[in-house]
Amino acid sequence: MLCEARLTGTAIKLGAQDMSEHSAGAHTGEVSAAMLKEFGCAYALVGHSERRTCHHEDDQTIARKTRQAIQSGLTPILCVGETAEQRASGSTEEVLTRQLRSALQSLSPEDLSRLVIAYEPVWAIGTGLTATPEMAQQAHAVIRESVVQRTPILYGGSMKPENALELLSMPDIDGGLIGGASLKADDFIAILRAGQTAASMHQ
Ligand SMILES: O=C(CO)COP(=O)(O)O
Repeated sequence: MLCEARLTGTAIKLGAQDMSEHSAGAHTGEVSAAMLKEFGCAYALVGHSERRTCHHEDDQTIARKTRQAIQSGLTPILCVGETAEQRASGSTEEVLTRQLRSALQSLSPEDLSRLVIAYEPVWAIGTGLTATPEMAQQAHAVIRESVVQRTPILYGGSMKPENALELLSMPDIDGGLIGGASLKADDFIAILRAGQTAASMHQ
């Protein structure tokens, strides 16, 4: 509530790192979309790789969460991405397509316009390794084929001031999902500036 009050009148929106697949009921410890909305959230991450790996969330659970978020009026930020092994074996495109198809298959074209996708190669999250702009662009172009044209597609995975402009200048990279660098105000502001520069170049 305090956070919501602080953000009122600014361009900053509040988001959660996860949400329950259940709208209500006896699910002790779960945080529902309705509860997040009560706290002023506009967005919720769904299917972050750490949820997929550490909490064993499968594609079906992530599909239910995505639908639940949209039905509740939250914008889901659906995270997809391949592991190092999947990239090495040449299955990146297949993994992305499977993750997207499963999460999006029951959504209407209108629902698809109330969604954000984040491409996060698992091997780049928190590791300091970043996808090259070309690699990221290639993955974003694959993702673009599964969504509607205006769906924002963010890149996440060690985005930092040194690589933000190059990544954000790519035609299908619409923004960033920033972890580590968001904890350092100067770095985060530098990334925001890179975003502004990239946006002005796209116009
Ligand atoms: O997964 C991420 C944010 O949720 C990305 O984290 P890093 O920017 O630290 O790699």
